[in-house]
Amino acid sequence: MLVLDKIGWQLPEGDEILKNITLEVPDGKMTVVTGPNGGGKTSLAKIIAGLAMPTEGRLCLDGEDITSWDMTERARHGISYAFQQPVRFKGLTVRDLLEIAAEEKLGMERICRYLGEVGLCAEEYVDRVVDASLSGGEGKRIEIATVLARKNARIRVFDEPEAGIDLWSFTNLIEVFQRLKQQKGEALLVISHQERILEIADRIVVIAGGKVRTAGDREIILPRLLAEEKASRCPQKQERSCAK
Ligand SMILES: Nc1ncnc2c1ncn2[C@@H]1O[C@H](COP(=O)(O)OP(=O)(O)OP(=O)(O)O)[C@@H](O)[C@H]1O
Repeated sequence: MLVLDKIGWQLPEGDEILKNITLEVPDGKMTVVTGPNGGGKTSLAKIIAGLAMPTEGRLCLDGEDITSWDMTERARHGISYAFQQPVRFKGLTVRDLLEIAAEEKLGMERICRYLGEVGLCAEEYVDRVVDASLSGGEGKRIEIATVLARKNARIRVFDEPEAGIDLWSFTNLIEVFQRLKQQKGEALLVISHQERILEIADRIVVIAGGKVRTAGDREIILPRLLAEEKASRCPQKQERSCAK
């Protein structure tokens, strides 16, 4: 289990991006982090992956304090992160990235499995260079596939996996998450605004203004969120759309 204990992140210029975040990300469950744009979700993911270092608080993985570990050390210990906006690597192929994640040479069967999970044909993509020639959705799907290929994952973090991927791949991804969340000794953390992803969460955490606004079991949190969303819809807009 990953535990975030009173995490704060303040920029050198003084802006406090995250404030006093205390959170548990349990194994064998899917935790979905949601909340308004600019609330701090990606910042939180970066703190977990070691891409940013907290200025307050600590992170513990299975009771071990990992706060000072850098990104490479965390990756080595199974913390795997799929970026909101995937990074491009000139010269590296899809196969290279998958093999780096899996930490071994991969046969076509496994490459096919990982790429198939995100709706890509392995034969077509395995030798493609992961550069700007890939479309946004292709890049995103390859990024997700590398997290699926990760060897000895302890926690897999997906930042807005739904962004830019088509409906077929999205439906597949929902199935992948449903499978992943049952894996023993592994935690799944997904940042998302998507109702279909929220619907399969075990736990939901709402981050707004850099703080945890609410957290708990999906059965309790999701109906509240949906009711709030409905209540916040602009009445004028509703009238206009009804008047047609
Ligand atoms: N390195 C940085 N320098 C300055 N501001 C930053 C930095 N990183 C994050 N922020 C600011 O912190 C706030 C939280 O950003 P973050 O990307 O974590 O939000 P988010 O909840 O993931 O948003 P979205 O839903 O739009 O992806 C935003 O106002 C963002 O502009």
